[in-house]
Amino acid sequence: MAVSYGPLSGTNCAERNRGLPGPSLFNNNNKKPEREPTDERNPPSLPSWPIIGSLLSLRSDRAPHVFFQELQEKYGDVYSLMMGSHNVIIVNSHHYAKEVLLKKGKTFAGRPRTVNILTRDGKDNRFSCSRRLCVHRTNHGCNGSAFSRVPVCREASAMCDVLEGTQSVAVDLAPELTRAVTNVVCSLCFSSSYKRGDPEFESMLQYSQGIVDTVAKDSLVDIFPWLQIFPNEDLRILKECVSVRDKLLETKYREHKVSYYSDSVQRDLLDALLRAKRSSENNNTSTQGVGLTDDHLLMTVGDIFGAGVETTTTVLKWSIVYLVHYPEVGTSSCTDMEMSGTGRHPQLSDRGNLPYLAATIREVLRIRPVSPLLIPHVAVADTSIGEYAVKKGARVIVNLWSLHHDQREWKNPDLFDPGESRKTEPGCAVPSASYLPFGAGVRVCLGEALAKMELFLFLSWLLHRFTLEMPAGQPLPSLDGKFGVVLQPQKFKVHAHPRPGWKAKRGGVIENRDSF
Ligand code: HEM
Repeated sequence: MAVSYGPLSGTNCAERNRGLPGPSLFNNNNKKPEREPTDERNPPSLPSWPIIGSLLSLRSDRAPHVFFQELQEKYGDVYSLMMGSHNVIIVNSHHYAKEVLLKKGKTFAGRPRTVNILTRDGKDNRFSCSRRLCVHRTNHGCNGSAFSRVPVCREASAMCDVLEGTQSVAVDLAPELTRAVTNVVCSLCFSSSYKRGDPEFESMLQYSQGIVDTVAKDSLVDIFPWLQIFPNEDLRILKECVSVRDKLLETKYREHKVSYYSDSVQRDLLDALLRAKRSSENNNTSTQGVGLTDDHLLMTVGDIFGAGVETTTTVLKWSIVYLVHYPEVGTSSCTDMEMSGTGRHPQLSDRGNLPYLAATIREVLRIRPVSPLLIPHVAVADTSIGEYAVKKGARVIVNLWSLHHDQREWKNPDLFDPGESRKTEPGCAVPSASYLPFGAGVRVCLGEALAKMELFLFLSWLLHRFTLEMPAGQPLPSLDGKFGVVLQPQKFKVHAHPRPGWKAKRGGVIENRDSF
């Protein structure tokens, strides 16, 4: 079940249907001077009708982020539409995006129902923003610490060993990448990593895939909430997957609670959360906000799991797609590695010595943002975006695709170019302000540091050990993404040829493993 998008049409009757005040130039008593025409008027709006909202104007065979970018030409950087009964505001430029995410981040920190269906009882059971950030970032977090580096290197090594065993037969790398990334998250959350074929691990992989496959399709229920009362196969599968996840999380949680005995030993994220819960109970800080319940803790781990696997795996897949399209990019990264003298495997400390690989990762995150519409935000109070009024409850979609392909901000935005044209100015971390692959502000990705570390280590290990090539006679993988929860590349197979000289160095590398 999917929403279809179609040709542009007609003029605006949405404001009338929404019952929003029109752009009246006068105040109530007519005594005060006219308001400025730019003073908080409603954003330009697509036509809409009762019940179906703007659906008729949204039929298109293009993916929503591409279609929303096309609408920008007609309606401007900020416009609104109706999805069923919901007022949705689409933001297409970094100027307005930063107002939503940074300047008014707290006001736009709400999330819609579909995001919340992934919680145990469909309510937003998680911490308030500040509380969650506090727990994640200060106590343990998904940061790029030595703690996280160890499982990443271990998984990169195991993945490369599996690829070496393929004997240059073309393989779909997706399952191995997913396994590797899932194991990193499992290690961080539960201190467990799994062997291939472990039934618990397989069910964990399955439920993650099930959630990714169905959440995208479930979007229609989000638009028309009354559809929930009808039998809905996708919703059934989604609920089943969520319940498998809940059982796994509960088991892990029980095990940790039993074995958790000391505040001084912190093995993983669950330990850190348990410690935060205990300390909030001891200090009775629950009176200052929402207390930490078992559900909060479980859902926080669920969030990390749900958000941390598919995203990172997808960026790795896109990186490989672009590496086989542009083999010279892989060669330049390898030349950097050779120049920096890494006879051993790359380590995190090599990041500064491999600027071309870092630029390649940045460019992949720009050209194919994994979350091209971010996650929808909801205004928790009446507010504004630029000169436009925004009512409490409005959903705000930041079209990252528009930001990352904005002709005003990027030279040849549709061209993959990790080289000169994307070079950063001295003192600048990114080549343009119109670049937010991890979002920004209170709802910024909690795993940004971990994700960047994983991308660097997995890719540098792969490129260090293998040359990636398409099987002879096969077309290059498509650069068109499949839009869903994340923007996925289509399936493809590659040959992973061991690089000449790798085997000769192997003995030294095995010795080095302990130093991860
Ligand atoms: C390359 C990989 C990743 C990318 C590109 C990415 C990107 C994003 C984006 C764009 C958002 C939404 C921001 C918004 O709605 O304003 C997000 C949210 C989130 N990400 Fe990531 N992410 C990645 C990896 C991870 C990892 C590894 C974790 C954790 C282990 C993680 C945890 C989260 C969480 C918990 C949220 C929700 C934040 C909130 O709602 O407050 N992400 N991510």
